[in-house]
Amino acid sequence: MVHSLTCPHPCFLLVPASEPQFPHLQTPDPGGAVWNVRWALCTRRSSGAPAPGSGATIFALSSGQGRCGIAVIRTSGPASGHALRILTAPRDLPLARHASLRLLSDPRSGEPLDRALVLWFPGPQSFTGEDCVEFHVHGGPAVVSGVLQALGSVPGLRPAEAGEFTRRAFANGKLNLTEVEGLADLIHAETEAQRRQALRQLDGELGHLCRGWAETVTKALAHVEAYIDFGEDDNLEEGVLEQADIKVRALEVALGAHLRDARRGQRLRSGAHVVVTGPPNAGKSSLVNLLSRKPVSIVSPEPGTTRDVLETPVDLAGFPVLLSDTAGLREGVGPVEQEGVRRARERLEQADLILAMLDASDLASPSSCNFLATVVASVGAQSPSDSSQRLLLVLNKSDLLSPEGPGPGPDLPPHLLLSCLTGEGLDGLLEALRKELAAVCGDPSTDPPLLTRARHQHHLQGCLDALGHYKQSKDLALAAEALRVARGHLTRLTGGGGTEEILDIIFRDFCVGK
Ligand SMILES: Nc1nc2c(ncn2[C@@H]2O[C@H](COP(=O)(O)OP(=O)(O)OP(=O)(O)O)[C@@H](O)[C@H]2O)c(=O)[nH]1
Ligand SMILES: [K+]
Ligand SMILES: [Mg+2]
Repeated sequence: MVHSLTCPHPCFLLVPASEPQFPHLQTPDPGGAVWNVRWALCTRRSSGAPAPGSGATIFALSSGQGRCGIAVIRTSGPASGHALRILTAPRDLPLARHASLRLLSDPRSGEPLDRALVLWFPGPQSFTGEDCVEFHVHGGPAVVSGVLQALGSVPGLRPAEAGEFTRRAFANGKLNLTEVEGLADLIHAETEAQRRQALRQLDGELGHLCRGWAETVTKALAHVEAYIDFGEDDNLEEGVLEQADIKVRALEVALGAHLRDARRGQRLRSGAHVVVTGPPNAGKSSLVNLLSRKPVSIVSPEPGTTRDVLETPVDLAGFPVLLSDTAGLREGVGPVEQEGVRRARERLEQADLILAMLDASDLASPSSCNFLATVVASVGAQSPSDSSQRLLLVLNKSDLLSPEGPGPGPDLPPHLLLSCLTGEGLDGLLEALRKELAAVCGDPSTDPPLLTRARHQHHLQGCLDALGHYKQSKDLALAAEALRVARGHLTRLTGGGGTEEILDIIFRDFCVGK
């Protein structure tokens, strides 16, 4: 049987005992099931920012800092309507969710501040679920600070803390935790692919998936509990435990597939590591400067110019990338360059994608042959898996070749021709990079929802481990407990039963006004 219980008191949440961190709160109920009484809203109130409904109305500049055409100032909380009325003329509340032009003035001095568009969003149909107001004012610093000061003078209003608007939206059930993370990512998105991924997460795709998984676990749990309670009864249908096993096995397969994908989502969020490597003078630094469109590295005809690893963030074909230039690989040089080569090899090991570069006019040289035989061959020999590195071989300086192409030389694996000097072949390289990066990071326009954070991975792994315990446990009570643990991980992923520390970490990502 499935236990669910809602407590009439808004400060408590009653859930089945699934979370071992609260053993002191576990009390046997008359029906024999153990319930775990957890403070939800009460504990939230003790952690700095007041919880919704605690009376405070918050305000903040929600658009970016600095001089701009229009700035948006928001309020949220019960005194929003009052603040709107005493700052504007005429003093009546405008039509809900319609833009109206109003004269704003300071309630203390009556001094006019600006002519502004105002919007009134009565709760619960607002972003936070509370009464909200938006003032779209002219973006000069004097206007913005005048309106913020005027709002600060209204009784019951105080400046918002970082992420407090979103936190209220979460507490009022307007967003779940993965949606909150999607919003934070959207605010910080720097590339197309990141924006698409964040929007999908904000749309609740990952949360939806998790709720489906949690439902599957709940059904399996219901079967096991039914067997525990009525196993001896004749009227219990056949095969209840087998049905639970089938559900668990299907879920294991689904979770395993998502976990294998997890690194890709994290790369999409924080950038894939692309490392340019090759023998000295191949044109590695020239390529890094070309791709990043700025003079990151020194380019010179002298072999051994680059020594340190030079890392620069770039948007490559819509994907976020940390691009590293490295020293040319060769032996038998002085101690400084040797250290550069050591650092280059170290960085190469961390690469998600290797851009291997050779001078097309110098393929027969010992350094080119050695590079092909070591670096290129060893990556090519890896068995394809998520953790294996990908490699693109680029033959640079195509402008130096005769029209017949590369002269006699070693047998070459698949490669691209490029000239950093003339730009020829750059479009082809960018297209190849887009395909490789879509494989490395996952493509949010086509792939299933990605796990973008270590937190997601942690809970899915926790769920999978608990399902493993379920299968191993000989005792039915322990099997049921393992399913509860599994379900706990899935609900915590979307913020159900979320602990305060996790919320604090996530909301710290936001700026004031979000
Ligand atoms: N003709 C021609 N010369 C190029 C091309 N790309 C780079 N070069 C020249 O090749 C030389 C070496 O270029 P770099 O970019 O410094 O090469 P690197 O691989 O970074 O060299 P190290 O840091 O010393 O290992 C410079 O003189 C560049 O101007 C190209 O496509 N065609
Ligand atoms: K050089
Ligand atoms: Mg260089």
